[in-house]
Amino acid sequence: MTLLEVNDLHVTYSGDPDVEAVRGVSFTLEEGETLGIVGESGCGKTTLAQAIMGALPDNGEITGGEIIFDGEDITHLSNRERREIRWERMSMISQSAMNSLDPVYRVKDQIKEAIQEHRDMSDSASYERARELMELVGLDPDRVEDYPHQLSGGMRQRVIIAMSLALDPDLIIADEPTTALDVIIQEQILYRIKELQRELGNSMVMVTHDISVVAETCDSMVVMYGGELMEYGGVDEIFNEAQHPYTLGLQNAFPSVEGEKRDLTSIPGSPPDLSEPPGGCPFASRCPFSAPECEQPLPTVEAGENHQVRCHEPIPFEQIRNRSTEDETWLSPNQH
Ligand SMILES: Nc1ncnc2c1ncn2[C@@H]1O[C@H](COP(=O)(O)OP(=O)(O)OP(=O)(O)O)[C@@H](O)[C@H]1O
Repeated sequence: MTLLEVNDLHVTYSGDPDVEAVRGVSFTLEEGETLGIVGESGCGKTTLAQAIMGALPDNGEITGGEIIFDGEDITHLSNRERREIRWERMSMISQSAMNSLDPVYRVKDQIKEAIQEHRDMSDSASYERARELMELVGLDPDRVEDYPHQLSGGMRQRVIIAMSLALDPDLIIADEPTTALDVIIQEQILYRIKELQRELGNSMVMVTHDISVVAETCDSMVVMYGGELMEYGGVDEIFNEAQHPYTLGLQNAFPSVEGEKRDLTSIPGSPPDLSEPPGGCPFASRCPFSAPECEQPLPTVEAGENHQVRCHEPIPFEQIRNRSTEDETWLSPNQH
């Protein structure tokens, strides 16, 4: 069953100038599945996650499209109505969450507070639940007695994950949940998140700039660039047969979680300024395959039953895929 449906979503930040950070994104998430949202910094991933969570900054607004959660249109719910869904049915692990633990309270008090804010649960029952949650995320339950500074960064992030699970939400949105941690700890936490998701059966949206994290943890994925969806589909379909030059460029940049990481310099240039987005394909100026038609609005190509690509296909996808594995392809963008 579909848990989350995002249809042609637009999000704009007002300012001088306005920035349309999400521009017509659509996808669905099935119950029990994990969807990855991947793209470089500034592509609108966090904005999309916050819009779903109902946690946009004050100057951010949904300016088009809809978000359907468990059959209910939640696009324009009031803050009060949103609060009822938030944490009870959806929770979020944000980028710097591990630094958001209050240094003056013990872990147990912070987890208990997260529970008791929403549930009528006694002190002793919520204490037991806090211990149980610690165990669930792979921490010694006795560490609930600790203050945050007594825990390592990885342990603090596990506490945050425990808190996000406290009310057994249907959907967890994890925005770069391990980026601030070293690679070994990152690997362990991602593994635990994946195990938990299997055990508990909740759905997850995993926001990351690292496509290898998506390969490890997700069932389906949205590749975003310049606020727009570039490629969408099952992880297996996309990893076996990526078609969009941007997805292929990201795959080159991140060979695997264990493998040696190269810098994103394998795609020269940087994402567009979203206060003045280009009229056609936002990736055209960095794309080694771009042609004059790429200045036209993007078409959606059905590449398979479970696979969409938004690309003008200036040369056949087969050729794009073959040439994208050659480093020299990425050295001189826009020469074709
Ligand atoms: N509160 C805000 N007001 C104005 N513009 C904003 C605001 N927050 C984000 N933006 C802009 O929206 C665009 C998308 O940002 P967003 O943080 O969603 O991207 P991202 O892909 O998640 O990047 P990162 O991983 O660095 O957070 C960027 O151009 C950013 O500068």
